[in-house]
Amino acid sequence: MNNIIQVSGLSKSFGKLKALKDISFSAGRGSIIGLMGANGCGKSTLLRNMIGLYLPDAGTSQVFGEQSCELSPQTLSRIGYVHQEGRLLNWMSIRQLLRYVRSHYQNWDENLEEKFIEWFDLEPKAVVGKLSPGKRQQTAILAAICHNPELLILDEPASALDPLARSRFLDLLLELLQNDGEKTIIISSHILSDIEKVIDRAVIMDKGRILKDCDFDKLKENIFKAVVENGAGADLTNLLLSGKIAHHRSDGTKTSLVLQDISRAEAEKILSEEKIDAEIIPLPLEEIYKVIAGKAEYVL
Ligand SMILES: Nc1ncnc2c1ncn2[C@@H]1O[C@H](COP(=O)(O)OP(=O)(O)OP(=O)(O)O)[C@@H](O)[C@H]1O
Repeated sequence: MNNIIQVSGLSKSFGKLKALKDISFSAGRGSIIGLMGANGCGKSTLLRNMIGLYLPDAGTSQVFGEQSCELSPQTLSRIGYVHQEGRLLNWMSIRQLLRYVRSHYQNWDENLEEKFIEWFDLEPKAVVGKLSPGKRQQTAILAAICHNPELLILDEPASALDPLARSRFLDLLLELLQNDGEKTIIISSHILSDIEKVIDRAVIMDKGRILKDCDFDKLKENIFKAVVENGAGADLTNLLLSGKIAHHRSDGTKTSLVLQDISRAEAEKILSEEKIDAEIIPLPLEEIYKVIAGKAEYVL
């Protein structure tokens, strides 16, 4: 597969703070990648390195085969970027801003612009500097996607959006990918219930490192919950699945086990061989994230 992003051994410090520690990451075409992790773990720093806004202390980052710190205008025009702060030209109206941004690109999609303005209920004459944080974020998204980028980097793009706008935004991401299976979208977010609807790959960071980088379906298949009636072999279950139990809790009638590093099929086989009735329950991404972050005791 031809990677459009290739990051190798990337490290970045700010003074004494090591924000990124020896990160390696690659991405091919046709994928929506969710980048997750606690506040300050380095997500934005990684994304900024990818597009050359930060220079690494060690390691390399390439996008479309060019060094991130030397991206040509042609390559930059293939990238869309929405950043957390949403810095925009405040004195312009939304329409003026879009015209200005559009003047830098050849592939501006007017239909998408109109559709988005309508979907987000944006007032084209509104002055950017006077927009609410949510409307501002919507405008930033619009300015980043209408030139039809092949690589879309979204750093917390939906934090200020209301539920309806978030839903429309996620629909749009799926539409972008479906219309053109060649696009790559990286989205960093703390709203895991949103991004789990669209991502096909999950990258979880912790303290400047990548903890997990995995196909999302595979991740869901390998971290889940099993509930066993007490008296129906709960003790035996603990024994049989020990080493795979991230956390267990018993409430007198039932024992809930959070399992990891075992497939549902394997767990079901082991339990059925011992004739133990267990209900296998898939976990939402938010709960899966807690298990990977070593906080399985907080899984409901
Ligand atoms: N320009 C900078 N100067 C100094 N420190 C910085 C700078 N940018 C990031 N940092 C620090 O690097 C660390 C990683 O920050 P980063 O913004 O990448 O985290 P994040 O995972 O995106 O966090 P959040 O989820 O809160 O947005 C933090 O400790 C942050 O304070």
